[in-house]
Amino acid sequence: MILRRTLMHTSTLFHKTMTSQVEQAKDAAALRAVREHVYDGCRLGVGSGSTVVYAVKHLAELVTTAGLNVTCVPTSFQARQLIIEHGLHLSDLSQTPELDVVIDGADECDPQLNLIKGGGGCQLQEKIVAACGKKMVVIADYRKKSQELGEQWKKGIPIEVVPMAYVPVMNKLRSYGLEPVLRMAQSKAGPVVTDNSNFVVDAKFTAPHNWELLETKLCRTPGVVETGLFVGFASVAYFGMKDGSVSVLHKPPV
Ligand SMILES: O=C(CO)[C@H](O)[C@H](O)COP(=O)(O)O
Repeated sequence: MILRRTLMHTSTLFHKTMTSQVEQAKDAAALRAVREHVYDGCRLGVGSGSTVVYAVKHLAELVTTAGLNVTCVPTSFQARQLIIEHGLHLSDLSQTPELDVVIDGADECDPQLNLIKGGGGCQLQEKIVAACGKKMVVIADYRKKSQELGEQWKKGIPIEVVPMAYVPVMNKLRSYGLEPVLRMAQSKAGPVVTDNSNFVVDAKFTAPHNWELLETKLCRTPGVVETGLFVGFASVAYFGMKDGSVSVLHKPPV
């Protein structure tokens, strides 16, 4: 009994330490990116996910302390709420169609800065906003940094699909050698429904691909609205590391 309790205590402690290490890493990456890329007059795309929460917190502090004028365009309902909650200047792409910087998280990032995004199901708006930015800055913790996509993120490529087309799209994905899984909701019966009322299919892959070709093929599949493969979008990535440092990766010259 005592041994069991001790083991449980040790495992809880280990879990807590790991969690705080990951959260500190997200915070460090977000802080560095905000400090280095946000400036007075900046039109900023605000990404989605848990790392972006830290970025918005640091952004709000910077805006207040340095008196900066920053216009924020959200990539999701979550991002919009964060901008409002922090009293930041909210805009949208119809009023602010050109952005200077977009700061967003990623589920995985390779050395060429190819990304898998959409773990939070926001890939469509995230890609639209990223495409409006002069520069996309990625913020992530050390678990997201990899040599090859698929090495760290095992859930596959999030693909946003028109609901009535999900079965034929999944069949097509199988014919491309992918293993599609319809993403199911956690606190609702049935599938996840995105901010744009679509479904998300996570397409698992076993071997590395030519990401650009795969992305083109996926986007040409009728019923596919957008994918979480971001090829050629990111300019720089900040990874918070286990030791508290931040590792910075720039897009290699082509
Ligand atoms: O693409 C995303 C949401 O669609 C997120 O940016 C991605 O999932 C990373 O999230 P987190 O910062 O919570 O790890």
